[in-house]
Amino acid sequence: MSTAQFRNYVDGSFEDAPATFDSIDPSTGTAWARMPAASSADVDRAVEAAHRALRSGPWAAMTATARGKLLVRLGDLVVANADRLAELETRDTGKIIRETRAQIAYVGDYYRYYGGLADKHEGSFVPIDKADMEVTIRPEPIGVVAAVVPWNSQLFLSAVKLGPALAAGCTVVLKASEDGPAPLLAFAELVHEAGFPAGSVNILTGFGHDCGHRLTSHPLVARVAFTGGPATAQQIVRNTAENLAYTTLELGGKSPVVVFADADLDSAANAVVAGIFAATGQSCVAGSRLLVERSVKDEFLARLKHKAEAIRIGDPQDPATEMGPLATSRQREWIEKIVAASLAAGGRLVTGGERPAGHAGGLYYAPTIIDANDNTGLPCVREELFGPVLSVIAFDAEAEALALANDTPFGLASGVFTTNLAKAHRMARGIHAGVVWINTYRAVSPLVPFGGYGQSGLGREGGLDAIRDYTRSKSVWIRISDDPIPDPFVMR
Ligand SMILES: NC(=O)C1=CN([C@@H]2O[C@H](COP(=O)(O)OP(=O)(O)OC[C@H]3O[C@@H](n4cnc5c(N)ncnc54)[C@H](O)[C@@H]3O)[C@@H](O)[C@H]2O)C=CC1
Ligand SMILES: CN(C=O)/C=C(\CC(=O)O)C(=O)O
Repeated sequence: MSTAQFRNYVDGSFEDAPATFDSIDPSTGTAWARMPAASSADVDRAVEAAHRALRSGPWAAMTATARGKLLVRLGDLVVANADRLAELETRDTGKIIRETRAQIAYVGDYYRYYGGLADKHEGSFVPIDKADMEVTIRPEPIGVVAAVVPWNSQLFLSAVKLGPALAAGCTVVLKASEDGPAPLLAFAELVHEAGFPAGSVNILTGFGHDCGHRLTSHPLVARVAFTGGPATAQQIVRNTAENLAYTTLELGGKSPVVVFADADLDSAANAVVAGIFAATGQSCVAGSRLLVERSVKDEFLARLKHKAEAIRIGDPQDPATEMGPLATSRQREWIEKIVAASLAAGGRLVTGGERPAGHAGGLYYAPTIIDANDNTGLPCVREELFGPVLSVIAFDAEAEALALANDTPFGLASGVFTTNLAKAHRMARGIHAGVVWINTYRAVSPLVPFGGYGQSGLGREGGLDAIRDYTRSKSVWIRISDDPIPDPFVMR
């Protein structure tokens, strides 16, 4: 089979980069495509194109209503092409086809939502405390946006950045991860087909140390929207010391799932599986710490073990597959290291902890459950693994469950399973995380803000307010008196 070739999308044109790199199919471990590695010079051209489009030309002149229509058209195109994009994402990242198809079809709704909002983000009239003045506040696009995304859920993670940015009138340079960029480079064709003016949306891929660094520190970039790991986030913040760009960070987590003895245990077990084994655990909201009431621990663990061992591992392009490979060998090596250290430090392996047999070459890792034996210092309890590894800790009382849930520097997501409404509300109040799911897990919507506390990040994506983060207010003062300006030496 011939090797697929992908191109960057800069200033309305698809272009080859002088340098390319192989992209690996994680289900086989073999190279299947060549990707363009954008250089710092390519980034400069993309940012300059975005800056020109922001200042003059069809995008700058477009009404908010017209921008909204373009976004809705883009949403429709994403839905119409969801199967093709899904196959590419599955090929390039190993994420199973049944999730990529459903998730990408839903991504269309994010563009439609922000398309609908484009002309509803109103400014305001201030009832100013000076009789001879009128003041209006204009929300203006903040400027050129650098959107940097990782390889997991990348069409989704791009939509929550591009949707509000474009609705607000910003222009964007989107950097796809060097791991699995195929679906975003293919998505660029839909941006083009939708009719976005040249320069308004630019999509490229390349490596973090040059392409990512140049993009996020570029002097013409006013806004950085990042999703990825905490170490890279720190680097991004250092980069933005150069341009002082307004920055939001959507990072990882060590999200707790609290199961009380009064919960519907079978439903809770399904949710725990959804939280840690869906997407092979490669989700920022992965429910990687199970906190279970001691009186039901053994029963609950037996159910979970049964469900974990029944998961169909296999070819991610097969719709029957429930768990595919990890995206990169780097991920698998990190997971293996943390699991080994956790078992050496006293964790008890309930199931998994190995590469499953029969998938030679692929980057597979078995669904793994480790009973921490009340040791909350184990590496698997503390570190984000970004893989299918669940750590289990028992608790005896509600206050202890809450303390354990909050015993992490992260604070992205959480789940609480109970049939006691009052207890559910108390836990929702007490948990330090941006999302609390009660009797459910890993539910998302364009209507709902999403983001973290603490080391899980800064700012919110999704929902109405996200547009505000892509605008800045301009206050316009109009003096309505015909009289001469009084005393010029006194502030008015
Ligand atoms: N919150 C989330 O959804 C994610 C969390 N992670 C966590 O981060 C860990 C590392 O994963 P990676 O894929 O290596 O993510 P990463 O954070 O290194 O990469 C994310 C994006 O940042 C870019 N980048 C890297 N260095 C940069 C720099 N100096 N300046 C600007 N951009 C740069 C990358 O090219 C990529 O596009 C994972 O093991 C996981 O724990 C990873 C991906 C997503
Ligand atoms: C971000 N998210 C929900 O809003 C969930 C994701 C994307 C991610 O991991 O970053 C997911 O579970 O795939």
